[in-house]
Amino acid sequence: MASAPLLSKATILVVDDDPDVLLALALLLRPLAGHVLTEKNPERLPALLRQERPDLVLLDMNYQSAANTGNEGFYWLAQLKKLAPSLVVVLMTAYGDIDLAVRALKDGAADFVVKPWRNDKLVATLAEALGRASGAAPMQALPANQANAALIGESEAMQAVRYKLEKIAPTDANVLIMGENGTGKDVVARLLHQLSPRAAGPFVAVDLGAITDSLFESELFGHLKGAFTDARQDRAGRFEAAQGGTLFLDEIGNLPLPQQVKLLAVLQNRQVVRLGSNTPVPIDVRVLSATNAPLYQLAAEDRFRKDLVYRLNTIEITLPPLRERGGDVLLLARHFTAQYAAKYHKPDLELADSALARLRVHAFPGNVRELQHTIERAVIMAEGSVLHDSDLLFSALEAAAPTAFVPTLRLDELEKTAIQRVIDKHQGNISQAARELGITRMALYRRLGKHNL
Ligand SMILES: Nc1ncnc2c1ncn2[C@@H]1O[C@H](COP(=O)(O)OP(=O)(O)OP(=O)(O)O)[C@@H](O)[C@H]1O
Repeated sequence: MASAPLLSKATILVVDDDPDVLLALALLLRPLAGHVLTEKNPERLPALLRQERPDLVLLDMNYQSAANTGNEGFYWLAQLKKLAPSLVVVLMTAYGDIDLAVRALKDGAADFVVKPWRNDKLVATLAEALGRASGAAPMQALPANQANAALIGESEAMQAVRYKLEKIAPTDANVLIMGENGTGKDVVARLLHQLSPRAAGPFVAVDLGAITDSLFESELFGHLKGAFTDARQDRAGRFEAAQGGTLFLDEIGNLPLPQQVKLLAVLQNRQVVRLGSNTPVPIDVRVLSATNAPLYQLAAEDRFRKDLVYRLNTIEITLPPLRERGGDVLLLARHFTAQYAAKYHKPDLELADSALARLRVHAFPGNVRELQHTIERAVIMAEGSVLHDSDLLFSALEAAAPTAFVPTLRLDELEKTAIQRVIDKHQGNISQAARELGITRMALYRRLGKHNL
């Protein structure tokens, strides 16, 4: 690949059909870059590429002429990469289209910036993209290992989550995190904060499922002394407490409709009014929310406001259940074994093959939390230096817990889940499990092989 020059020497072509955007970017970039060109019409890209030989194209994804689907951006990205494979292309996109932009990265875009942009971030993004193309060390590398450290998992599903997380964290986009109980939604929310420019600010979590209706407003928006009987002094709400940082609204699916209206108003106006006050307080807060409820189904049934969903879900991250993460179960099991072995002063504890086999077939309705608790219990009870399958006691509580998610309707997934559940029920006894499933032991072994169990 031809190596790209530094920003101060680079020729940059900005393509956007909004003349105001072109003017603003030209004013910003001219003092910093070697040469800056602007173009309203993407049709002229091939000619400009030949004549001007830009090092970097800053390309808008949406054009008035096309319906706002970002397809035009994809089309031009593909053309540019065909005509000049080593060209550095950075996309510009609106908040709602970040998902598209993330996909565009896979199609060869070097990076993307979100409109309205922050000048310093935009300049840093362009400089980094050029730096990467020239093989130089990134100017301001994202501490990606931080995310790897806390969110264990190498399965394809978890790699996709981590990729999205690292890409989305530095933006100010609202993120809706979905997934069954215990899948790591809280971990993801904390990582999004830690990897964001707001990391030095507060991270404030609110469990909306635990706040009573009557306290909702005062908890979130604050109150003045005397606003209600127990308000003995002025108090800031969670929104104000999160100023300059991140507010994490957990269990958002549990919020009753009247409270949804109040939350929506605050998110729209970006200001709160404390109970008993008339003075609005502007808020500078990034909002993350999480739920294990089927939010879209609730919205379709008018039990959750669609306009609030749209405010919250600029980006969505869905965490897969542990049973769909393949070998991650064993990775996590080893991680928790080491962690609790250290905590309970039982060094050198290891998982026996029988324990690994047992973990592989368990369905984990309580997901990572269930695995963590199972291993902790086993470590506490362990007598020797090896944990056997008989040391793994899965909680009947979790096995009985109905999951809020509609299960898959794929036949092979249903079969796999049924097998896992029945084997669990019979504590790994294959003969009894086969009897309950109505098949022979051999047939069950064949299916275990088929499903990689
Ligand atoms: N990928 C992971 N790597 C390491 N630990 C994890 C991972 N996912 C979850 N955990 C751990 O599992 C436990 C449950 O995770 P967490 O509380 O984030 O789940 P949750 O989806 O928010 O659950 P709930 O819906 O019940 O609130 C935590 O102790 C967390 O640290």
